[in-house]
Amino acid sequence: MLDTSKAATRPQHAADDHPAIKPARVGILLANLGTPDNYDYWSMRRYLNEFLSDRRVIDYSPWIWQPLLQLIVLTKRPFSSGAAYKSIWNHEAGESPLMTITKDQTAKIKAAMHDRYGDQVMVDFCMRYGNPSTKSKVREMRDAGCQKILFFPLYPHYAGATSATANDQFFRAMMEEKWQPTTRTVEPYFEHPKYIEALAQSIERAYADLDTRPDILVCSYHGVPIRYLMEGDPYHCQCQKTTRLLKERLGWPDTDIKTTFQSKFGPEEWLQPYTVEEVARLAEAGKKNIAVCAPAFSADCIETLEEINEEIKESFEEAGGEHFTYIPCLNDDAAHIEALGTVIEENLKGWLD
Ligand SMILES: C=CC1=C(C)c2cc3[nH]c(cc4nc(cc5[nH]c(cc1n2)c(C)c5CCC(=O)O)C(CCC(=O)O)=C4C)c(C)c3C=C
Ligand SMILES: [Fe+2]
Ligand SMILES: [Fe+2]
Repeated sequence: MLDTSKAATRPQHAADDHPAIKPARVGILLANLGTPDNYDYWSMRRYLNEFLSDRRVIDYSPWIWQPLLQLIVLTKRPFSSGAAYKSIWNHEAGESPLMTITKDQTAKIKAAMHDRYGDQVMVDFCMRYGNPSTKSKVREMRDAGCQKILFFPLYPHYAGATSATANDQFFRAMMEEKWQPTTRTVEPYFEHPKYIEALAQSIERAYADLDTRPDILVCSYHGVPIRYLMEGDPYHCQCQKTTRLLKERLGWPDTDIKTTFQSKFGPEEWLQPYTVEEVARLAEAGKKNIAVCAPAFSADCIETLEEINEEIKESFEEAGGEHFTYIPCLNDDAAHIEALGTVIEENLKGWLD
């Protein structure tokens, strides 16, 4: 029987004891690796400690790895890496180039998404290690009324050490939310036609500015241990495919382009050929004019600006190389922002159309 008594019609909560419910929005959370707050010993140590304690990155047993990390790696590497960061630091902004570029990318993607979807979306970025943390940005989005979050690790290629650990951190943040938003993570975009197009255009632009055409273009990807590939990580295959698609788009023969891997860390064998050795072999084989690009990095960082453009360049020149051209990452290039915007739109289907 219908209960028409006063108690039954009274609202369950008076307005002042109920939390405000904001209009529902969709959050688009971009994520990159993270970077030290500064290049002094303690900032470097804090950053490297968090990064290199991640078992997605270094998968050894912590019983073996932590003593080595704390007592050996973290007593030396903060000095050498700190000096490398100092050489590329954005002193004006007081931050590393990865931070500046990620901010620029976010601002442009935000403008594009607001043009397309208006106030229904909120766009921001977070880092896997250091600041701004993934947890703090998930909380901000939640507080702003985001009932859905699209999480976008800014790596074209999937690797356990990058995309997966970024996603892990996102889900850890979700574990703390009382009202957990609905979520999606963006899949790798290493073969997306717009990403390949943006890469191709950046190479054509760089080649057009050179007096002499380079003998070969080296596509240098960040490496991972070979063991990770053998254990099922698809990163290697995705990198090879990007180079192939780029070559096809450019209409070049196999001899004009090659894939290499850089940034080896620790004693294990990593994906090969190693860029630092390959550029020396190329110089010795008579290829005196080379260009190097870094398609695995969505933004220039220590591994491109210092490692490629200083260390790897030096290796090439010491072996007799004459002209070394580093082609910058896609950063906040219009074609890159357009590619990332398209990937986002494709992943928002059914949420916002
Ligand atoms: C682009 C994809 C990346 C993969 C794959 C990757 C794997 C990986 N990295 C290390 C160790 C280090 N990487 C460092 C810096 C660094 N790595 C990436 C990207 C990938 N790493 C970026 C974008 C950056 C730059 C960050 C910046 O602030 O500019 C560093 C720190 C610098 C240094 O001390 O050399 C380390 C260490 C491992 C071990 C690994 C795979 C297992
Ligand atoms: Fe790395
Ligand atoms: Fe492969």
